[in-house]
Amino acid sequence: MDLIFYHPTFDAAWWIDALEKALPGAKVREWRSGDNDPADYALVWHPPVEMLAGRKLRAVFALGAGVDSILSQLQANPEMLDASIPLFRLEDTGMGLQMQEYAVSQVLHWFRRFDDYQALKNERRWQPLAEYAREDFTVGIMGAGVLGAKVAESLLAWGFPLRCWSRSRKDWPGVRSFAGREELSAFLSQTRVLINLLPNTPETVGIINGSLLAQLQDNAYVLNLARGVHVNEEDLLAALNGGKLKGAMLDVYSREPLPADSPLWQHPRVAMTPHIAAVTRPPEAIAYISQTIARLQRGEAVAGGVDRVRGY
Ligand SMILES: NC(=O)C1=CN([C@@H]2O[C@H](COP(=O)(O)OP(=O)(O)OC[C@H]3O[C@@H](n4cnc5c(N)ncnc54)[C@H](OP(=O)(O)O)[C@@H]3O)[C@@H](O)[C@H]2O)C=CC1
Ligand SMILES: O=CC(=O)O
Repeated sequence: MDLIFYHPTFDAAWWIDALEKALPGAKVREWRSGDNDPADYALVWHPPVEMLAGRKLRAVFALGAGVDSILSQLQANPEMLDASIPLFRLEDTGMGLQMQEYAVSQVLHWFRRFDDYQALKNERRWQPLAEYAREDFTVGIMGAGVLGAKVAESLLAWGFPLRCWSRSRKDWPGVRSFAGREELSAFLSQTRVLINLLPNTPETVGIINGSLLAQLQDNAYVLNLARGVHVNEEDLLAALNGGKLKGAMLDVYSREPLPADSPLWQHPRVAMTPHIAAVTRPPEAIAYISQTIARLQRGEAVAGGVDRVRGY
C-alpha cells in the first residue's frame, strides 16, 4: 500500500516515519512535482492540482478540519479528483479541546469584564464595575457540527444560556436549537456572544455582515473561530465603532496573514490571534487516518466523509 503526503509547512520526514509506524507495511512518500507513480491514498493540505489529477486513489485525507481550500480548487479544476474518490477530513482529532479552551477563556474574559478592567488599568483607575448576570449573557454558536458541539458542551458546564444555529435541528440537552435561514433572526435576537464555527461554503461567505450584527443584543461580542471570509470586516468595525458591538476576538481573517495596514490591528476592542484556534495534532490525526485506512482496506464502510455538493 502506497501513500503520498503533501503539506506546505509540516515536517514531512516526521509524518512519514509516524505514518509508517502506524500502518505497518505501508510505504509513505512525500509527493514532489513530477511524481506520477501510483498511490493508494493521499494526505494533503493545499495540494497542487498536479498531485491528485488523474490518480486512481482509494481516498484522500485533508490534514485539517476545513475542506474549503481543496473544494474551491476542485471547483476550478474538476479533473483534480474523480467524484468517486472519497474525501475525508479531520473530525475533532484534538481540535475540539483546543476550541473549548479558546471559547471558554474568551467568554469568561468578557463575562468577568476583564476587557473593561484592562482599559481602566491603562488609565490607572481603580474602579470596581457592576457584575454581569449569566442570564444576560446568552451564547449563540453558529455551526453546530463536531467543533460547535464541543464548544457548547464546555460553555454549558460554565452555566451560560446556550443556543446553536445549523442547517439541521439538534437535540442537545440544555441548548436551544435553531435551524435554517428562516430561524436565523430568532437565533440572533437573544444572542449576546456570537461564536462562529461554520464551514466556508457559498451559503456562509460574508454571513456575519452589518444586517446580521444589527440583530444581536446590544453590547454584543463576536468570536470568529472558523474562517475570515465569514465576516465582513468593514461591517464589523462599523458595529464596534457605532456601539452595537462591545468587542470582537478574531482568529481568522479575510486575508491571511492579516495585512499590516488593516485597521483591525489598531482597534482597542478587537483581540486577535493568528489562525491558531485549533491546530492539527499529529498523534491524534495519524491515529484517525491510520484507523480509517485500515477500515477501508478491510472493505468496511466509513461514515463521515465530506459531502462535496453540500460543501463541508
Ligand atoms: N480557526 C481554526 O484554527 C480552525 C477553524 N476551523 C473551522 O471550523 C469549521 C467547523 O468545523 P467542524 O465543526 O469540524 O465542521 P462540521 O462540518 O462538523 O460542522 C459544520 C456545522 O455548520 C453547519 N452549517 C453548514 N452550512 C450551514 C448553513 N448554510 N447554514 C447553517 N448551518 C450550516 C452544519 O449544519 P448541520 O449540522 O445541519 O450539517 C454543521 O452544524 C471548519 O469548517 C473550519 O473552517 C476548524 C479547525 C480549526
Ligand atoms: O483551520 C484549520 C483547519 O483545520 O481547518
